[in-house]
Amino acid sequence: MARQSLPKEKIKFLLLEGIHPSAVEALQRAGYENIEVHAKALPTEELKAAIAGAHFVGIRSRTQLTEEVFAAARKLVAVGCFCIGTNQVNLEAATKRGIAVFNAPFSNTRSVAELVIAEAILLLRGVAEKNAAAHRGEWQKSATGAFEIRGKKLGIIGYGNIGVQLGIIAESLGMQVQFYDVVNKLPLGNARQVHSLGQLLASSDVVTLHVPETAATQDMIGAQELELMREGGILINASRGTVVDIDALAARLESGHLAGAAIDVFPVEPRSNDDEFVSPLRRFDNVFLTPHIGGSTVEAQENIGMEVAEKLAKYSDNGTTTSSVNFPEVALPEHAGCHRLLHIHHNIPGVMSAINSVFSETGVNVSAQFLQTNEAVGYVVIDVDAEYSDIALARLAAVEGTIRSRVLF
Ligand SMILES: NC(=O)C1=CN([C@@H]2O[C@H](COP(=O)(O)OP(=O)(O)OC[C@H]3O[C@@H](n4cnc5c(N)ncnc54)[C@H](O)[C@@H]3O)[C@@H](O)[C@H]2O)C=CC1
Ligand SMILES: O=C(O)CCC(=O)C(=O)O
Repeated sequence: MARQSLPKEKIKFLLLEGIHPSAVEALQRAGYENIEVHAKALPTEELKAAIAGAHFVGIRSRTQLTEEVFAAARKLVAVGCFCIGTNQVNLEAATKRGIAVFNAPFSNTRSVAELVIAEAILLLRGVAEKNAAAHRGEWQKSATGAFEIRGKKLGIIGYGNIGVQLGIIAESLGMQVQFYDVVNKLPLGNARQVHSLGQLLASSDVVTLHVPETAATQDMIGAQELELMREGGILINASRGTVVDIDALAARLESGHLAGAAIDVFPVEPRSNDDEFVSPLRRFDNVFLTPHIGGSTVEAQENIGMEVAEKLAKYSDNGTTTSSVNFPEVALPEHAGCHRLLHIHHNIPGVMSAINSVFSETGVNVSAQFLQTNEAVGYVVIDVDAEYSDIALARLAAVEGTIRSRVLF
């Protein structure tokens, strides 16, 4: 499908889930004014209706961009996840339609790490239950079961951006840090990689999860794994709600085996602040239950708003895909004085030679060409003289294997 360049005022951005106003400011700075903002996630049918007219959509972790939603998103060019996780987006459905997906891979890592450290300290001191008791009028002054964080062993599952940052802060507080990751990672500071999940669980005082939502991390912590944890151990999950079997955790807390837990993410989360939060963990005083706020700080949200909005604007303006999660990454220069053709295709043999033939056969002069591929997709950007872009675009759109082609003026 060939697409002509649209004037900026006709390019519509749909921003959902209370994305920070810095996103709107960044888009306006880039010259975009057609921006529809919603404070909440939309129910599926409303989402389908709203996304039908949007060229760009911005979401956080709540909105599910499924095959059904993408099928309704006829004009959609790119998705901005104003967060780290992209599990809420059906990336295959986006890619096969030539829709680029962006996220903010670093902007809230520090916020998550700080929350986890705070929770670890408070849980080791029994503050969650002492606080709940005090609210009921009970006075629980006691040192029993209250420990310093210094010298305790922190077991990090998933030593990525958050895990690494957390490890550094934990060491500065005197913790011993060990981690488990499916990939061999360079340990920072004195951290140590252990190569079995069971070993990590059995030898850590505090276990904290920082893995993405994948098939492999689904119920990664269930009854068996919880049984391996130390008596008096603490479990923290600020990754995704699918990673911990909540019923198994409730059973383990009921038995008194664990001293406490802090859970920020849940298998089913309320759609908005107006909806009830339902969880079998609500009855435990020694569990911090937070409403998926690991990354919800003013600093993080402001930075994320700016970062992702700028990525969307840049992709719209000149085709740059730097840090896209599903597209080959190309950082492109400006294209003043010429038209820029964008060709997104299945990465299969023969497409590039067919594209090159378009130019050799038509005699259209190419002033610059950029190509990048990943396993699934090839992304070619070709700058041509303005007068030839119509003909070249039409021919490019007809190349077998084309997913989408566009021209930017
Ligand atoms: N609660 C909140 O508000 C937030 C939650 N998150 C969640 O935290 C997750 C982690 O974030 P980052 O550290 O930035 O991601 P990252 O991609 O930098 O690190 C993830 C790490 O997990 C490892 N991993 C993947 N599968 C694994 C498995 N099966 N077993 C062990 N290790 C595995 C990876 O190799 C990688 O080192 C995100 O995917 C997101 O779901 C992120 C930000 C805020
Ligand atoms: O702040 C949000 O809405 C989601 C944060 C999160 O889970 C992420 O960044 O992956």
